[in-house]
Formats: sequence, C-alpha cells, structure tokens
Amino acid sequence: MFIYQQLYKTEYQKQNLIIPQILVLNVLTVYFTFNLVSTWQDKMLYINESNVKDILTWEKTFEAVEVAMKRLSSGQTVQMPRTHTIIPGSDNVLLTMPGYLKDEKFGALGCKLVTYFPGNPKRTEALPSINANIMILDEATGIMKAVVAGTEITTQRTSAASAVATKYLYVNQGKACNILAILGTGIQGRIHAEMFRHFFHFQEIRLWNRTKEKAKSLAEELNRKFDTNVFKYYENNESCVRGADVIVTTTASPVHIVHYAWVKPGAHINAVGASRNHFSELDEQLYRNSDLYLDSVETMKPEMAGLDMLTDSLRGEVGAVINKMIPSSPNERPTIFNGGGMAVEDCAVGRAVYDLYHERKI
Ligand SMILES: NC(=O)C1=CN([C@@H]2O[C@H](COP(=O)(O)OP(=O)(O)OC[C@H]3O[C@@H](n4cnc5c(N)ncnc54)[C@H](OP(=O)(O)O)[C@@H]3O)[C@@H](O)[C@H]2O)C=CC1
Ligand SMILES: O=C(O)C1=NCCCC1
Repeated sequence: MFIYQQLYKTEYQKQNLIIPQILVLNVLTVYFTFNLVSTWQDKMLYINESNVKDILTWEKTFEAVEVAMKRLSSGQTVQMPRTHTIIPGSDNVLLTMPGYLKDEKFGALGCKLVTYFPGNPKRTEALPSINANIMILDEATGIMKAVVAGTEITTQRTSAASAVATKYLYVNQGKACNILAILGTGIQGRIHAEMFRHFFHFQEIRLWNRTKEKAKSLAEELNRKFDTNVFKYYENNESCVRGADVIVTTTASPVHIVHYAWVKPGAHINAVGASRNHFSELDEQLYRNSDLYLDSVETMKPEMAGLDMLTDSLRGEVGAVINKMIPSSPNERPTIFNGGGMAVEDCAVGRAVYDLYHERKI
C-alpha cells in the first residue's frame, strides 16, 4: 500500500512519507521480535515436584547417575565447581551448580539452583532443608527449555550415587550384603534405607540418628510399609556400625560419627553428609586406612578439606572404576565413597524427567 501510494506522490511528498514508513517498520520489527521471544518463553516448561515424583523411577535415576559418572571420568562432561552464597550470620546457603553432559540419552546443558537451610525441618510447618530447581537449556541456542523441580531429583540422585558406588566398589567384588548401617535418618537417611533395600536386599538395615526418636519411628514406619522386620533401630552409633557390611552416613554432623576401630575389614562406606566440608563424619584414621573414591576429584578438591593429605588413600573416581580405567579394591581395606553431589548428575536426571514428561504428555 505504501509503495502504491508513492507512485502518485511528488518528490516532496515522498520524502515526507519516508519517516512514517520507517516508524511503521520499526513497530513491526519490535512486534514480531517480541512475539518470537514470547513463543520461546511460552515453550519453557515448569515440571513441578508432583510431576517428578509421578514419572521418575529409582531405576531411571540409577541409570542416569551411572551414565553421568562414566561420562565424567571419560572427559565427556564440563562441570564447574559450584558456588556457595552463604547468608551472613547463618548456616543458610545458596549453591549454583552448572554442568554439561554429552550423551544421546541423558545429555543436557543445565544448572541447578539449590538451597540448604538446615533449620527448615524444625520450622512450625516443617520443610525440607534442601530445595532445588534445575534449568535445562537448549544445546543449540542456549535458550531455556524447562525448569525441572529439583528437590526430589536431588534426594534420589544422591542416594543413587551411593548405590552405584556400592555396586561397583563392593557388590561386584562378591562381598556380602547382610548388614547395612545408616547413620542419620533425615531425608537422605530415609531414601538410602528404602533404595538400598530395593536394590541390594540386605537382611538387616540398622538406623541411628542424633535425635533417637526419629530413628525409632522411621524403623517402625518402614517395617510397617514393607511388612518386614529388617529395619532395626539403634540407640548408639558405635553398636550400629560394628559388624556392618555397608555403612552410610547422612548427617550434617561437624564431628566424627564413625571411627576406624569400629569398621569391619573390607566394609564399604558411603559418606554423604555435607557439613562445613565433606570430610567430617568419618575419622582421619578411617580415611588414612581406606581406599577412597570420589564422584569427581576436580569438583571435590575445593570442598573437601584435607583431601590433599590423602594422596595415599585416594584411588580416583567411581566413574573410572565403571569404565575399567582403574581397578576397584579387592582387599581388606575398607572402601569409602565420598559423594559430593554433581551438577552432571542433575543434568542427566533432569533430562530423563524432561523426556519422560513429553513421552507421557502430562
Ligand atoms: N552429597 C550430596 O550430594 C548431598 C549431601 N547432602 C547432605 O546430606 C546431609 C543430610 O541431608 P538431608 O537428609 O537432606 O537433611 P535433613 O535435614 O533431612 O537431615 C539432617 C540429618 O543430619 C542430622 N544432624 C544434623 N546436625 C547434626 C549434628 N550436629 N550431629 C549429628 N547429626 C546431625 C539430623 O539429625 P536430627 O534429626 O537429630 O536433627 C538429620 O539426621 C546434609 O549434610 C546435606 O548437606 C544432601 C544432599 C546431597
Ligand atoms: O549436590 C547437592 O545438590 C548438594 N550437595 C551438598 C549439600 C547441598 C546440596
């Protein structure tokens, strides 16, 4: 229409029409750009905690974490050390965990935002101490595809990391799975108790907690839930640990709760708890006299105080054992898996949830 009009205008009139035309073009450009952006934004999903709980199975989480560990140790991931934003005068912290994982099935570019507010469970209306969300970004454009609620994922993938480590460092060595001891019965203690029963069929699962009543009621609750009596409440951490084949520590304890003298030769320990550092639940003698495996040596270096003094114990990454790049420990020294928690595990499980969500068209 503007072109048609111009044919019949004088030069003067034509000149005067250029400005309104440019204005119209600008308005149109802004309009289309905005619409394109809102189309991208509209495509960004939020997959909430209920959706995650509905679609994510322990088998899928286990598989995703196993792949993440393997890929990390074969150099197919990028994982930045996480940042800690500590709120002054408190133990409350916001962590950012960016990562990239190359894998057909579980690959993703993502970043987890996770808060650890240890006072949350004691609020009048109890809340989890850990709350998370995982951003999943398009690998070709960098545009955010989805935010996946990450609290259940963090719970499951942390326990799955212990389960993967237990499989490769202990079970695959042909060692017995009679007694499991779990120290700490918060969210991690509970999921470890249920997931390890599911994957490994222990005959006795011992539970100890600083607040004793919680361990007692969890043992009762789980025995009822599974119509069994494998879950046993222990009042004392030493007797809980003595004689156990596999030990899991899931507390924020800044002081040692497991001592070398109590640990059975050849036992396997998963140390999950993260107090001020990832090094406080087990005593130094235990670290020095065990074979130590990490999820990521690079990521744990800045967080695990004292790691540089443990070169004689440090064997490497669980992923390297899975990839058969290093052997596991078939000897009588205990094995320790110190899992710090990895961004690439969150990417892998986040991607799995994203795909499952679309398959099921929730
Ligand atoms: N490595 C990883 O990837 C991850 C590590 N974590 C870490 O695991 C730990 C447990 O997390 P989660 O279960 O979600 O948290 P919860 O808040 O649900 O449970 C905390 C547990 O720690 C115990 N605890 C706290 N302070 C002390 C103390 N001073 N001495 C002994 N026990 C103590 C609590 O006992 P009580 O009931 O008596 O208070 C409870 O058993 C935390 O340290 C957390 O940071 C969590 C997620 C991922
Ligand atoms: O990996 C994680 O996620 C966390 N690790 C340490 C404690 C907070 C959450």
